[in-house]
Amino acid sequence: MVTMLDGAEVAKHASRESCWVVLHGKVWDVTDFIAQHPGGAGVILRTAGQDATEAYDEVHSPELVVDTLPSECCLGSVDPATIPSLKDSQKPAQEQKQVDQGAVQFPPLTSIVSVDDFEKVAQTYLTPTGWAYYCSGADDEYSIADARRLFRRIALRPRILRRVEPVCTKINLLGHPSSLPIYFSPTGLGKYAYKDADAESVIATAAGKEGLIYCMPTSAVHDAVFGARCMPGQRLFFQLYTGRDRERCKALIRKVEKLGAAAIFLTVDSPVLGKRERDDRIKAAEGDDVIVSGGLAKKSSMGLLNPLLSWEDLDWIRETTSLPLVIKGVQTVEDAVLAYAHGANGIVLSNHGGRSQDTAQSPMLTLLEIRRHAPSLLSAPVKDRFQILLDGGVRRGTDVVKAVALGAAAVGVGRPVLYSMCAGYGEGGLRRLVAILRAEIETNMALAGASCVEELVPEMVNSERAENEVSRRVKL
Ligand SMILES: Cc1cc2nc3c(=O)[nH]c(=O)nc-3n(C[C@H](O)[C@H](O)[C@H](O)COP(=O)(O)O)c2cc1C
Repeated sequence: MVTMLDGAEVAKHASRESCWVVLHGKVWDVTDFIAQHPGGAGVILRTAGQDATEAYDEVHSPELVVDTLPSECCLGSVDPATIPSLKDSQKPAQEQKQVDQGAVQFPPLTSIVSVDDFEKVAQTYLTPTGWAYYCSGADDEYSIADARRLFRRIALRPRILRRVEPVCTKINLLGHPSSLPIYFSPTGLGKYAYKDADAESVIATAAGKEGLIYCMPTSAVHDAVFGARCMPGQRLFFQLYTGRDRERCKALIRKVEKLGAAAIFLTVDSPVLGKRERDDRIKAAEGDDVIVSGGLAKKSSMGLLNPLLSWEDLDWIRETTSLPLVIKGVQTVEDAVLAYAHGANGIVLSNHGGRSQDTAQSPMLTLLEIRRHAPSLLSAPVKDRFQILLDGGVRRGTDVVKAVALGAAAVGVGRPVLYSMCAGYGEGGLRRLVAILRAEIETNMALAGASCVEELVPEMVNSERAENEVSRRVKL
């Protein structure tokens, strides 16, 4: 029998010591969770003892609370009418900002001509919390800048007189066709960017229409995103954070396999949360103490991360699914070799877009490291069963051309996907983003002398300056 609670009873639990909130008519005891909430304790405490649905829905899917908290935390139902409503000062920041911004006119999509143009619009559109969450990197954010610097440090060596019309940009990604050598990287909390529909579902639809593959994040509403596929045979990859509960993780893998996932991308670059100070400053301003000893490991323990994950865990993940397994977040040639030896079907050279460990070397440098120290991983026979992908700082067609010429099967695009949905652009923004990248890739392939992706070869780039930065301390 469902327990019915009264609003007055809920209102008594409005402190750190006993914190209840109402979400979609259900009362949740979140006392033990507030310290682990990735968005900070303050944001929950502001809605303690009240109906938090509005604030919660700004950022989360309805399923998240059910998936995250133990079922015994759900205390019963309540008639929301008996619950005090949020005061204006407690309303979600997004709503307040949109009121303030009533008069702001965002540029028409036709005036957006480069990937970075979307970022400028996003910075104006997003709430401070949303902007900080999307754009932030760890510590001093050197790794974000470094990823882009490395692309610039590599020059193209265009070949001429090669008959470059038409240009074919198609590739095969883990056995599935893609119209470009790019895919949409997994990024959580698309809701900040787009509110009119489930953001991750919109990304899936746009990917389908553009013939691209989207790797949805663990935090997505899985059924909805799979349901948003719009093209016959459209494939989606699934990014996996294992969390600490193995059985729960196995159930999740089986669920997405059944829903039709075409590959599992296991994220391994974040055993704990990186220190993202833009986020921290916002939480600190709301009264949270973000500097807690051991806080990072503790935070990860309740959430999706798992500091205890090791190479041995690949065995049970492998046994749970027959889907291709890609290790996302490889940052050294040593780990690339290990991933291959453990039977992975691919790797993503990634430092999580600079969000985990600051000053971690750029993914492009890791690719050069592999070229120097383990070139066999890029040889023709290995490439058939082990694809090397790369993400971080990809903003230009030339970035894509350079990465592919040096051996990447495809590159992932993260933040731009989120930015392109802002200001109400939604699917139109995503498709504009792809159109920009498509035009740049086609143009730069032709200018480099390649009429198909296979013709992009290492000799088309001069990476010697960047190669000077490749580590000589590799131990294989
Ligand atoms: C806001 C945001 C959320 C992210 N969420 C996830 C995630 O849930 N899982 C994951 O594996 N990577 C996540 N990433 C990392 C991306 O998949 C990708 O590695 C990174 O964004 C690539 O760099 P770029 O943003 O410069 O393109 C996230 C990145 C951002 C910016």
